[in-house]
Amino acid sequence: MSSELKISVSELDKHATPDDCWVIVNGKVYDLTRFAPEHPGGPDMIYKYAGKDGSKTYNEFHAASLIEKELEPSEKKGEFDTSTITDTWLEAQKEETISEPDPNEKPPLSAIINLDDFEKAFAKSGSQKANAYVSGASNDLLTLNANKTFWQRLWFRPRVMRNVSSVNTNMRMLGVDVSMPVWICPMGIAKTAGPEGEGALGRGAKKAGIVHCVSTTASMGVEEILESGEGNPFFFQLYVDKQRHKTEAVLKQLEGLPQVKALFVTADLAVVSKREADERIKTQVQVSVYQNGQKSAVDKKGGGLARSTGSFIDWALSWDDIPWLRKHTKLPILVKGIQSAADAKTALELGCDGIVVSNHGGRALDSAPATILTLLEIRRDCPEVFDRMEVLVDGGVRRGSDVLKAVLLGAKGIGVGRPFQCSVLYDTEGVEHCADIIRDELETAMRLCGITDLNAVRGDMSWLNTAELEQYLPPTSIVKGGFLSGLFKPKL
Ligand SMILES: Cc1cc2nc3c(=O)[nH]c(=O)nc-3n(C[C@H](O)[C@H](O)[C@H](O)COP(=O)(O)O)c2cc1C
Repeated sequence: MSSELKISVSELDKHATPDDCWVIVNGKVYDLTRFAPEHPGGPDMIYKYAGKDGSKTYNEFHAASLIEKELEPSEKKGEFDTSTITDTWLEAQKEETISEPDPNEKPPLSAIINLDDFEKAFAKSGSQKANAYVSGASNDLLTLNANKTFWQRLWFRPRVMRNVSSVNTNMRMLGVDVSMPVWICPMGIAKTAGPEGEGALGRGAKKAGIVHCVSTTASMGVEEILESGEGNPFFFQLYVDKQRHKTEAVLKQLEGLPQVKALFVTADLAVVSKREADERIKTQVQVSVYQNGQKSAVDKKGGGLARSTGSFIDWALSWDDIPWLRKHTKLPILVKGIQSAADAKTALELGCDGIVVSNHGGRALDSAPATILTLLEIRRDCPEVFDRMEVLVDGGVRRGSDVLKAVLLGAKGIGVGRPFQCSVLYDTEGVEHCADIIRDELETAMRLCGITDLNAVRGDMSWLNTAELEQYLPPTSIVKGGFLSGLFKPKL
């Protein structure tokens, strides 16, 4: 773009029709006449901004750099000359935008005092579609709800008089020193939550001294996200593409990005599940995955954003592919989405560096066990897994005390998803605030429990009363050579 060329309001007015359609995006003027008919969200979305500023809607759904990539140099017209703005032009900008949150509805950040508050604020002030995408889960939401409520059925066994004047939450996770063992889960298209998108997550994680795991289906390029958390370590979540060469290209790209410290290969979503809230809202606003250009779409099943952007995921992925992955990356490999002790053990036997006990936040198989139950099952049936590889967990973690419980069960890292995605509504400050709340609650729980150092107690279940949860564990082990309960012995 010829940066010296300034485009005035009167010049814009001459190009304000579908046949000659100039639009301002982030201070620059683009000629979208050729592109509009190809816009998979439909040309009308673009025509409504002919001669106007479309930045707000654009930024809600696309990475800043995308438009520069899509257009020819001759279509990049110049900089918008803000000194030429007139009252009439400003008045014309007030037309409907797609999903602008109502600022009167958005509570101030100071009113957000726990993680649920972030989700409530987002439900009120985020776009309806984004809220359906983020808060939603599979079918009847059984696993979504179980994830949360089962953390509440694990009880502490506190001790007193232990001088808790200072507490240490620092830990080392996958070779990375973190200020607390909390990581931000990979979540797709974060720009639906706020214009800063994954940038806010990267910056917020850096400020909080924690790690953000970048999703394959992020709305921004991985390099741009890493820049946002300059110098801070990241993890990368991989969905294996049906076109394997595309995945190999991603792994090659990661090789040149030393900020990325581990690869989380998602295994629990061979197909995208039925998420009804997401399906019911059929928006024409189109969203795209930066990495592979996958676009959202509406069809006879509904408007499922997750479904349409996730159709590239390879359902043929199997344990036999671990050597293939190993050949293409030197990063530690973790399998994300472990839901049984048997699979935890298989991951160990195949030389994986770790596992993430997860059910995708209830967004994969509905009626899959709450993740805390899987963690307990692994403790019972193959406890060696915790000593020989890194065990991470996510799903329904909403309190600092949940983080403490997971550490006492042996987890090295605890992922938090939706609350962080919703905190993007408040940009970087929101993400930092979300981490601060978890830290504060974690430290308080440690002090009240009589624990001063997380490292010293990791895996020490004497601090926990698991009795209420044990009744929900599968009565038999399916780990080869593992424990078989007397309760339900198979009939011979
Ligand atoms: C909006 C959203 C998008 C997600 N996208 C991905 C993804 O791209 N890859 C992935 O492995 N998991 C994805 N997940 C699952 C999370 O990584 C994580 O497992 C889950 O959100 C944890 O549960 P929680 O939200 O209850 O904390 C997504 C979850 C949400 C809420």
